[in-house]
Amino acid sequence: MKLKELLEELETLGKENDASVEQKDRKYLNITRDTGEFLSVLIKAGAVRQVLEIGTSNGYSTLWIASALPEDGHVTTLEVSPFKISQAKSNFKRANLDHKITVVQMGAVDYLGQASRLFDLVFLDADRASYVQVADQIVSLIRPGGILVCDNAVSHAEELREFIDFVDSTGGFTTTTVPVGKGEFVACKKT
Ligand SMILES: C[S@@+](CC[C@H](N)C(=O)[O-])C[C@H]1O[C@@H](n2cnc3c(N)ncnc32)[C@H](O)[C@@H]1O
Repeated sequence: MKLKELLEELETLGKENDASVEQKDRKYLNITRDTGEFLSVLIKAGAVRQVLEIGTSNGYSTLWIASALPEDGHVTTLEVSPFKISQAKSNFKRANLDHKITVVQMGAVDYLGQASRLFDLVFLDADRASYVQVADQIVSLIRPGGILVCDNAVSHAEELREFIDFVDSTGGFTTTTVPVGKGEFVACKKT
């Protein structure tokens, strides 16, 4: 299936589903289209190859990331919900992008506790309360010159304040928050 059509289908599904379901863990809570475009530009401009995403949902943001990566690029994406993982995997196959994506059914704290490799870009879009707990590990997983992007920096600014303050306090990043989608905190690791 063409990526453009699948993204449009998922945008409609996300709006309809999230407006009708009550349970928060059944909502998709996808990034906005302009956030997807923004991630694509960062990936292409930064010659990004290895991405870690925390919070896959049904794979909408992962599709933007994977499609922007070069053929030898790869995205590892973490999700705790088996229900969402099965939908995400199906969407990755439909877009013919599954060869560029590894889905890990694991929470961020567990994964980051044992991860050692470096990533060119880390995209955070999961349970915001846990970011502070793993802030140290997140900043160490980004290679010098690499980028951290955190969604909801405007929509949930208070919830993210401690995490963003931590990243700023390291002195190791050049940072900004841009008014794209729900607000993106962007931090580039100094070389
Ligand atoms: C905002 S949604 C992600 C939306 C997705 N990035 C997109 O735009 O399509 C957050 C997702 O993170 C998952 N999640 C929550 N806590 C998590 C954790 N500790 N580790 C990994 N995933 C988590 C939730 O199940 C949910 O599907």
